[in-house]
Amino acid sequence: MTDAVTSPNPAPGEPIISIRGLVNRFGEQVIHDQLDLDVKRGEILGVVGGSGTGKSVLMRSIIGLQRPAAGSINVLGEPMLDRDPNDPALLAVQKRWGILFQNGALFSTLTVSENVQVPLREYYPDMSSRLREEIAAYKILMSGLSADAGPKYPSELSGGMRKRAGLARALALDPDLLFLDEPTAGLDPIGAAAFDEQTRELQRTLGLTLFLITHDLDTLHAICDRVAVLADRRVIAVGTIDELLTLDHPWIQEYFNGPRGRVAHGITALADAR
Ligand SMILES: Nc1ncnc2c1ncn2[C@@H]1O[C@H](COP(=O)(O)OP(=O)(O)OP(=O)(O)O)[C@@H](O)[C@H]1O
Repeated sequence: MTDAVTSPNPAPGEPIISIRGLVNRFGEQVIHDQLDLDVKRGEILGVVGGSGTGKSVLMRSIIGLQRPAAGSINVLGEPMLDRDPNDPALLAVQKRWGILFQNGALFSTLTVSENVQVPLREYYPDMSSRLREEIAAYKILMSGLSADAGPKYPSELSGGMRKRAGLARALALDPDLLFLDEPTAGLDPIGAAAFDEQTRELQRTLGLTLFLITHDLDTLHAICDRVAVLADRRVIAVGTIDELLTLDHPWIQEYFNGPRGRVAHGITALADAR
């Protein structure tokens, strides 16, 4: 696919997402206060934090669905805030990301294939229907669904299949950057592990950068290169799980060193030893 507008690229070594001094509030409620975060190119960054700490609001701020009160957000070297929504440079960045929302956010009246074709129709209105269908079929297979999922409607799919259909749509435009909001929530442990594996495989083969919100300790251990912890209205720490474990913040200790955290850590250590 050729871009009408030259796709921006951050300078080598520059983060793919860079957030500084972010402030978000709803009325009197301050969600983020002077939040800073960098996401490095090619990494899977897990984003964790207690319920209501503003993980989804952070993701929505980056992708332009939430207007922050202050701060700056750069994606792929391009400032994202206070821009004309039709600015071609902004659209060029948006074309390079894919998003999997928590509930899949599929259009219920469209088939899986038609759902995957939505971004193609939007960004490539002149593309032939045949090419659109071929690309959708390819993305459906890449997401781990079988070809016969294409003509099905979301209501005919299991929860895990709906997530994969959402993933196929997120991959439609060959993104560099994927946003995943709690991709394994609601999946059984086997389905969640399979989804993690698929995510890792896609990240490796396509060289993607992932911003991944999760509560799932197994996902963090299995596939995340670094983890950013949201608490006290900021990102209080970013690092590998081993690095985070050296910090004595009470939430970090309770989360990673609590009974469930220790089990997840033990399983990873066992798998590494094999
Ligand atoms: N549109 C909105 N209007 C008012 N308050 C909002 C809005 N969106 C989010 N909030 C509030 O912002 C806070 C952070 O919400 P957010 O959904 O980002 O939390 P989260 O960390 O993703 O939580 P969870 O882990 O439970 O999904 C919550 O208190 C929520 O009620």
